[in-house]
Amino acid sequence: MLVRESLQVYFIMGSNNCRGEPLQVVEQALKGGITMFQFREKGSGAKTGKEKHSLAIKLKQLCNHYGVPFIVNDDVDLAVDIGADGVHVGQDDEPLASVKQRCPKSFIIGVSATNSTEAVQAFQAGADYIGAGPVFPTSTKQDAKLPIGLAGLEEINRLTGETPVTAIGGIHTDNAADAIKAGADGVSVISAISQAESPQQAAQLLNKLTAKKR
Ligand SMILES: Cc1ncc(COP(=O)(O)OP(=O)(O)O)c(N)n1
Ligand SMILES: Cc1nc(C(=O)O)sc1CCOP(=O)(O)O
Ligand SMILES: [Mg+2]
Repeated sequence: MLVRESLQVYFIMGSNNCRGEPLQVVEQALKGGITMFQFREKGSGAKTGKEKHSLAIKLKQLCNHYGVPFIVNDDVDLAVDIGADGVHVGQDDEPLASVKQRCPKSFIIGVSATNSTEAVQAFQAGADYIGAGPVFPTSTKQDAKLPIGLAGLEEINRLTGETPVTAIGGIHTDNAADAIKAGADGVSVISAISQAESPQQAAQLLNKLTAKKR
């Protein structure tokens, strides 16, 4: 599957984001139809060292079973070590050029952008996709920047050529379709799935709301 198609419903999660057992939450999300998964193990109470490594391997195996790409957030060493499908880095993380040098050619490498200047830089530097946001206010990421709104998302989509874009930040079932209308190839969510009563139903609905002729 192309990266653009895999971005349709991108679920991001760490063990501290979910109500239930992480493996069960991710399996439900996979059953519901997520198309990409990012292991983002950071923040208060996050696992480190061997525990983090072991959870990453279990989640990678689960994603492999469902044929869904498994991406690691921030931790390039971990991504390479466990043979992930890719890695996601932000503006304050390891620079894209260095990440590219250290990762296999097949890796999907995503870069965050919070404005059009960062997005154009990421596109010109050869990011495989851009995570644009926060589009809406979010309480999941404490150090998130000010929301760029749908207008900011549209601008990023317009300036980034063929590079696929996923909308992130405050995306839920009530606004996911708006992000697609603004030109995004898909939506990235944490709480919309991880905090849902039924992660499977939330993923299923997000999949329906973001479906378009591709
Ligand atoms: C798909 C996607 N887009 C953006 C981000 C945010 O990355 P970053 O700015 O590095 O922040 P942290 O997630 O590392 O706190 C992302 N993780 N995924
Ligand atoms: C991890 C992350 N990155 C963001 C960015 O703007 O780069 S916003 C965000 C948190 C997304 O969580 P929720 O779907 O619960 O709002
Ligand atoms: Mg980061």
